[in-house]
Amino acid sequence: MLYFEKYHGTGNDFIIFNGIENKYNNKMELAQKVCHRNFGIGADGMMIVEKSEVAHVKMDFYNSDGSLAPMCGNGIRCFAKYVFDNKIVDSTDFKVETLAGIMKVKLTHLENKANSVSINMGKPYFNLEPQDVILDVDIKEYINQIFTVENQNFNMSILTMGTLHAVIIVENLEQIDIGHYGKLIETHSMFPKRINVNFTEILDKENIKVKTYERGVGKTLSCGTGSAAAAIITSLLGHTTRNVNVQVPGGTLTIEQKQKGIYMTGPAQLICRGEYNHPHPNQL
Ligand SMILES: N[C@H](CCC[C@H](N)C(=O)O)C(=O)O
Repeated sequence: MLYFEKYHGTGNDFIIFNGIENKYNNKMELAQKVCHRNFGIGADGMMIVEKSEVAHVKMDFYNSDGSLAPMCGNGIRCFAKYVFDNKIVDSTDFKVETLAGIMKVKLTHLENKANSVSINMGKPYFNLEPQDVILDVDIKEYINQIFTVENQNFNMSILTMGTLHAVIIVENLEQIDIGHYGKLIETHSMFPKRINVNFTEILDKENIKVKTYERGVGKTLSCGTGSAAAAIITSLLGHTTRNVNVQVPGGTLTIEQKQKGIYMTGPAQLICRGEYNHPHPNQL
């Protein structure tokens, strides 16, 4: 039996295991199993707390399809709450090692339990890595370009904010079939490692709405790094200020673009704790 805790950050939900106390093998397969909404516990992703040589703790993050991802904004807030509330760290300010670099987190807490977390997610990258994006034109950045799929034109920008994101600005989010077009773009041949797709509607200079189709997951109620990516692009294109509230189906995130990096602030909530009973090998 594997002891787990389940959290969510604005509706993006995660299973967390303690890899410092227990050794986990076949993590990709474990993620597929525990994230399964019927045969498993059910979540968008799985995280394992590991020891770090360069920070207080290390976050191993897997999407629900078992693929490894470099960073997860909603996930790291939940991860930070988990390590603080379980006394793996003894400070409200600490560093988390991720595949996207070392992230600085700052918790605010009530009766010694974390309830809101701010993270400096570092700086966005706009240069396109050939292993991530295949283009038939020799451009270094892909900002505010027309991307056509099934004869539908989209205004798209591509950037790395912890992980690879496409930001698509639309007039009205309700008129977009997020599942259909999100899947088409996530798996498009232009993205050999796939991509997270953030459909974005500008409400006013300080507020945007974002619906995300996540790489390796599908439609989610929120994507932290995707919300930050969207806020960066709408501000870069002059539609919004540098500090933006992002309305996602699961709640609201605050993104602030500061000298030292992109800060995201949002909630992290414990849903439940339990013991995961590994399915019999011939089950899913
Ligand atoms: N939900 C995450 C993003 C996960 C990114 C993952 N889907 C990938 O493969 O890059 C967030 O809140 O930032």
